[in-house]
Amino acid sequence: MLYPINEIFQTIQGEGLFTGAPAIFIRLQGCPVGCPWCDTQHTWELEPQNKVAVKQVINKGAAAPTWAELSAEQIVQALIDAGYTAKHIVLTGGEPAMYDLRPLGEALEAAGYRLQIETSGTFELLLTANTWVTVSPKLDMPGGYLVRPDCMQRADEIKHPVAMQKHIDALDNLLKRCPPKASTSISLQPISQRPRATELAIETCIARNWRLSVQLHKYLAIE
Ligand SMILES: C[S@@+](CC[C@H](N)C(=O)[O-])C[C@H]1O[C@@H](n2cnc3c(N)ncnc32)[C@H](O)[C@@H]1O
Ligand SMILES: Nc1nc2[nH]cc(C(=O)O)c2c(=O)[nH]1
Ligand code: SF4
Ligand SMILES: [Mg+2]
Repeated sequence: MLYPINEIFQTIQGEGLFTGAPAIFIRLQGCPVGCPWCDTQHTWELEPQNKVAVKQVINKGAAAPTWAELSAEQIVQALIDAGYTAKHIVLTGGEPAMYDLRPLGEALEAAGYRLQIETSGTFELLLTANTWVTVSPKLDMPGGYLVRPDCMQRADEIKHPVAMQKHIDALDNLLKRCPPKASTSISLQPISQRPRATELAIETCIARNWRLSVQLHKYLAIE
């Protein structure tokens, strides 16, 4: 099984419950969901003319629509060759759940890593049992994909992007339609560090006893 990889790099997890943890990010190419404010619009299309050599996606350092095709074994070897020290891996994208991530997860876990996925909850999750699942639900996006009840049930963490009250209302409706496990953490993440979005997220988190997730890496100007 080959995976289309936009980039692999090591940094500090900037979002959600693992904020602050050193982490290796594996960013898969391709996403049809179409969030207008998406941070990674360069990962949406899998264009054949943007296919590059493996070494060009390791520590790439800049946003680009280029991608390389790697097997699970090549990915494990790339992490070793890069000399990364983190043991926490974040599978993101793009939409990583478009792909069967079980062979990759098994190879990474056998090599001593633990896994987290960042996903929109719009594709069936094909993951190892131990993978930490962060669902960032995408409601009413242009691609027309629906958040799946099975993803909401599997979520260890729900991290909802918000800018306006209507986004909180939409999350309330989703939580009614697709209730998560009692142990699932719920957080609000302000969209693009907008001041009004941040104020709304803070107020709502305090009122609901939810967590706040700021994108720490943006405040620190790191990857
Ligand atoms: C780029 S997405 C990739 C993974 C997956 N497609 C998803 O949406 O969860 C990773 C995380 O970044 C969040 N995100 C993307 N653009 C953002 C923005 N402009 N402001 C805040 N969060 C954003 C997403 O909601 C998601 O939690
Ligand atoms: N530092 C850092 N933390 C992140 N957490 C989730 C990210 C993502 O793009 O999925 C991300 C990212 O791109 N950088
Ligand atoms: S689902 Fe994720 S990668 Fe896809 S457009 Fe939305 S935020 Fe971006
Ligand atoms: Mg990001």
